Amino acid sequence: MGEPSATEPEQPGEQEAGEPVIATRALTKRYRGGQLAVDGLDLTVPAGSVFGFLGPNGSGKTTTIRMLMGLIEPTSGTARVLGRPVPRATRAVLPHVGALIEGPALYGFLSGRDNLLRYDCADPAADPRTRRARVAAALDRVGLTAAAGKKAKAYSLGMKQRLGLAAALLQPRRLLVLDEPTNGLDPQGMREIRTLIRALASDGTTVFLSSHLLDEIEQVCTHAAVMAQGRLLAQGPVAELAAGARGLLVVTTPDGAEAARVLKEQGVGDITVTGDRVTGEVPDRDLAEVNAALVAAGVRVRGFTVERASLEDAFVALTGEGFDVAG
Ligand SMILES: Nc1ncnc2c1ncn2[C@@H]1O[C@H](COP(=O)(O)OP(=O)(O)OP(=O)(O)O)[C@@H](O)[C@H]1O
Repeated sequence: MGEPSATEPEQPGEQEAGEPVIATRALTKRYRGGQLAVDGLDLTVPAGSVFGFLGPNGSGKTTTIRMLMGLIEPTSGTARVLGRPVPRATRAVLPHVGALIEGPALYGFLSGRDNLLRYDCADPAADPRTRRARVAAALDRVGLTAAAGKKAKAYSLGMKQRLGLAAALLQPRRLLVLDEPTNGLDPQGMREIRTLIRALASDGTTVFLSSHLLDEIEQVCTHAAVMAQGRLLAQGPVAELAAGARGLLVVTTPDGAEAARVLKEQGVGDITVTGDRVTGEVPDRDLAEVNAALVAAGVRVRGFTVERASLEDAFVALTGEGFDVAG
């Protein structure tokens, strides 16, 4: 730990074009009690992505984030953030990273604005002459200008979370790391945070957020990694992860039994008939031919569609179990 070596670039700003914002190789953490929390993690977070770090409780997300932020030492393996090794270059990296981990630390008796002024004061690199303008801009960014004079203890959970984000945004950041940013929020609060994340990403900030909510990742993230029991199961663009799980062929017809017979002939596997809905795996052949075969056999086809696989389908296909398993 300590000083950068001569071969490392001095500033994270010198991260090479195309280099991932976060890259880990065989990153592993075994806690002192013997718990293997993160096991050989190879994570690649592309610049400009909104990256969802997904996994059930206890799958190792927080442990990974704490290693990336230099808060704990890995047992083995390496991690680079903004082109620099952590924890060795943590001090050079962190000023470029806004983090919201385990809820913001706020003083309830201070107003939202005064909380931010305090945060800004604590930053030795922050120019006191521009402090008020910086705080006003951050409040505006998260939509708290009108509530800026209220005591933080009177804030809703969503407002507190937004104030925490405002604190992370007092300085321009190249990377935002958010640990379960919508945890405990009501649907309205969740929507507000999601909208904010999208807005930040559209300004070019890379956002890395952990979540155990699949639909949340699907709604805001461009990329995702799926963790279970400390291991990485898959990572990549969300659309590709979902496409990895095949969709479901759905035929709507009053002639279920006959449809099932024809579909089987056509190579459709795992057929289920429920009322007028016949479903099965999407076969490799041209779907127009499958449809034509149904019609030729006299099946009255009222609907013929492929339901797109969701990230949840992909997760179930990867793990063989539902997502809401306790780790
Ligand atoms: N300080 C610690 N000492 C020992 N074991 C720990 C410690 N912190 C976490 N663990 C264990 O490591 C594993 C991974 O925990 P971690 O908190 O990283 O998971 P997570 O995916 O972030 O889950 P959650 O969403 O519940 O925070 C769990 O089995 C947990 O019990």
